[in-house]
Amino acid sequence: MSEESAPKRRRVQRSPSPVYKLDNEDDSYEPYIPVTQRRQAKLAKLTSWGVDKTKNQSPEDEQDEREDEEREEERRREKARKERTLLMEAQEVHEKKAAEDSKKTDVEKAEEADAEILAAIASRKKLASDLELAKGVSYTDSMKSSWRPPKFVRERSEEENTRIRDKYHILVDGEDIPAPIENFTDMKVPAVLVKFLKSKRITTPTPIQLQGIPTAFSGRDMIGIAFTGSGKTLAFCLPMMMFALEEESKLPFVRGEGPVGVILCPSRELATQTYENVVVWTNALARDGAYPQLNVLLCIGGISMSDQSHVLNKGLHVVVATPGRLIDMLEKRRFTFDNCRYLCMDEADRMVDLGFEDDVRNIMSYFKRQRQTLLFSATMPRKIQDFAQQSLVKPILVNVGRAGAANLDVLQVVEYVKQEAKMVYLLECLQKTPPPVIIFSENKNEVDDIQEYLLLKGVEAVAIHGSKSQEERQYAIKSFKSGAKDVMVASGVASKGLDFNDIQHVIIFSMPKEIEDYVHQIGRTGRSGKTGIATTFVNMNTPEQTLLDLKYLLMEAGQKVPPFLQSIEDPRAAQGGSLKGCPVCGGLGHGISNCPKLEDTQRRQMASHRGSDDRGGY
Ligand SMILES: Nc1ncnc2c1ncn2[C@@H]1O[C@H](COP(=O)(O)OP(=O)(O)OP(=O)(O)O)[C@@H](O)[C@H]1O
Repeated sequence: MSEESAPKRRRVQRSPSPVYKLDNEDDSYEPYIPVTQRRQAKLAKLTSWGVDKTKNQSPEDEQDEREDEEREEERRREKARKERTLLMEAQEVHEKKAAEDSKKTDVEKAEEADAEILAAIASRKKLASDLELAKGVSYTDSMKSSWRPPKFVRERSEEENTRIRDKYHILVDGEDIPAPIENFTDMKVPAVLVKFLKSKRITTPTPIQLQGIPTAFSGRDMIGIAFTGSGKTLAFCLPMMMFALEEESKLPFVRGEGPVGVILCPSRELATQTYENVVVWTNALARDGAYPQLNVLLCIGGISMSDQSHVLNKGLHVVVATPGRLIDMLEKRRFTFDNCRYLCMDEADRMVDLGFEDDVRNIMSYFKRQRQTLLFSATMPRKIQDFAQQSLVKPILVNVGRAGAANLDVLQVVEYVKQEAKMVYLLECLQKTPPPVIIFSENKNEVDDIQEYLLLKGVEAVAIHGSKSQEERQYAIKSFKSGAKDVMVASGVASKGLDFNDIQHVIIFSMPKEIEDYVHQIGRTGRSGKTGIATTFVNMNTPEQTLLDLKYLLMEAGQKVPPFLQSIEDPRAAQGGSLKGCPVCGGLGHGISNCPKLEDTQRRQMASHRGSDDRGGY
């Protein structure tokens, strides 16, 4: 700082320091006055009397003075001794701390630094409505449910429950965890639905279903984490349908009433798919009049709501929505959440993640009373889990495998392909399996280029990305799902949650920066117990950190690690210690301090402030 710019310092008027008297102090105590001061005082006194001290000093005075000087000298020595001792003690403390610090591995030090960053970014408002936050409303008991497990399950010992969970690699956390149930009939799922599911080859519950469904049936808030294609959709839709049926049976809904439950999805495509599933299942329940017909509303941007006025004109049981359009409908009071008791967020890490967080809180503010909240995803980094835990009521965490781990039914192949060779090699790669095949690219222009190239080469390909119109996106999904088109080229949009029939091969043309996105993309194959292949192109444009995340993911899944990935060293590995996943994105190859997602998250947060109808529609 230059002298001119330096702020002028002001003299501070200090009040005199207080004088403290110790209890054991003698009243006759006279403060010590240094000899020089005393000598000067004496001299001043003498001079004021017109006496020259040096001339008229008596031998007694001289003796006094010598003694004073000796005492003064002794005091100085004592003071110096004390200072030396203090210095040595301080040095000892410092050396001790340095020794302790040196015992900590670099990994431990990095972990400490990570914890500090995590604490700084985790200080967010909990996930509740503004009214609840303002009034300090916080619920302590879970929602009530009339559902009871069968007697034999209620009487089962905790050891037996643990044995069942261990058998399916289910990890649970929370208070009073409901027992797992190994078949749909014992869960008291209506026989018509069990029969229908069987016709779709859904005969026994998957691990997330056998623990998740009884948990949700019991009214408990939960976080459900299980790998891609493991049947999470049924796990959170089934309880919602049962609660809606119960309400409808008690007192049929009339126009303006409902919904009982809402499912939030981060993309229109995923919401549409979930809606279609719920419609199929509710129709199966109502077949032959076994149960009342439930009314389901799809509430997403890009479609005309007047098309669904027939649903809105009746009582409404269930809403499947993206956040932007849902807020719009709630603001316009097309329906209310006055009686809504069930809120589920699919791909919840995206929903809760910055960017959608304010929308979610806004949606929460429309609830008039406590609701049961469920969060589901295949990837759920610790940051989101911690945040969610404090926002739910006595939540139960159901975890099948590590959050963010790849589906083991996917054979992962990673190939080094130079940028300029990718297109040509893509054609070769397409020969590996019969269709259908999905090709992912992170870049919209690249998606269009790939589709164009494939069309030129005579491959029946459709494309989907965020800049396509709603009709184009719907056409792409429909024609690919029906088998009319062999290949779908997609940006990240289509990766999360979309369930296409029997995808044989996923080709990742450009590796996403965030390993979570990779996990979701390869997860479009190898679903519901079938196997599939994922081929990923990497080259020198792929950031080393992403490659490291990929290397660890392959190792975790017991996949072949190609030599060029093997040769990438982890700077943290040399420091020893166990390597934990990044708490922000779940990547195994880096810590929070160099997480690519933190940066992206901030970008998304800014984008969300722009606000549009497409909020939540990606
Ligand atoms: N119990 C079951 N047995 C066999 N198949 C099932 C079962 N439950 C669901 N499925 C089927 O598995 C497929 C994948 O289910 P779903 O889409 O719910 O997976 P997911 O866990 O939500 O995956 P993602 O994380 O990718 O969204 C669907 O086609 C579904 O019909």
